[in-house]
Amino acid sequence: MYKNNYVSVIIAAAGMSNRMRSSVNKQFISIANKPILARTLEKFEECNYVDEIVVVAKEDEVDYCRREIVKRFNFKKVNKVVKGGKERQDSVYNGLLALNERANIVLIHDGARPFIKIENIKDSIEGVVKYGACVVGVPVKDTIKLVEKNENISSTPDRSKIWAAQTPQSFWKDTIMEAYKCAIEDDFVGTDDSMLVERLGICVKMIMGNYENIKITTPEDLIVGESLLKDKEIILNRREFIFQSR
Ligand SMILES: Nc1ccn([C@@H]2O[C@H](COP(=O)(O)OP(=O)(O)OP(=O)(O)O)[C@@H](O)[C@H]2O)c(=O)n1
Ligand SMILES: C[C@](O)(CO)[C@H](O)COP(=O)(O)O
Repeated sequence: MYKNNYVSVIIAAAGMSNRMRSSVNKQFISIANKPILARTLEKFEECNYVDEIVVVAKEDEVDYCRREIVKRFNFKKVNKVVKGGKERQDSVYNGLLALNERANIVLIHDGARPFIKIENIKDSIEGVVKYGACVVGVPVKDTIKLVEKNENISSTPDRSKIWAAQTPQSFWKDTIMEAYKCAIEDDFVGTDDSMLVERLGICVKMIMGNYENIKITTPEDLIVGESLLKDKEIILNRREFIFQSR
């Protein structure tokens, strides 16, 4: 509960994991001995502003998810596990339809982003109250090129204006419901939730996230994930050693 609001979180975990090239849904793969989806859920479970969590899983994985993730790890805030759809957008819409009727703030998060920090979740909830809608992201580090089909570079946008959008993406429930209904009516498919709100002319604020909040997408990301967890202590110790020897 945050300032008398009812905060619901939709965790989208119903993708195909094609780019992971694994026979198992990537969210059920373990990083440092814990399934990715359990790592994602524990962050929202631990955040005291969050009231409920709705997980969206593939139709044939709903039971497995209830048993092997929600029950096994004893997640108390997960009210429902519902089935997803063809696109991420279809899955999130199913999640929206399953929310508690008291929900008025909605956070949408990828099940495949287990390194979200609780402070970013809190910032997102506070961001809805302050701005109405917000997305966690980070300024890009590389120079970005727009490239045509023939691989010619057509332009180099001003990097200082480019951020990589992550999740959570957070909204008043009425706003995101309207945005989803309009997108369905117009047959519009976006690659994130914010796009559906932006196209209605509603301002969405970008809020600073962290570079660790990667989306586990390809096999290399599992190695990065393992090292993010395992090497944290080593890196901290090394930093201390460098400072001490100065
Ligand atoms: N129909 C879909 C597609 C995606 N997702 C979820 O949305 C998040 C972001 O999608 P992505 O990482 O692209 O996952 P996949 O769609 O599974 O990946 P791929 O494109 O490689 O198949 C993931 O947590 C994924 O499970 C979903 O719930 N329903
Ligand atoms: C929502 C998202 O994670 C923001 O970066 C991303 O757009 C999901 O896209 P994908 O096409 O499912 O990888």
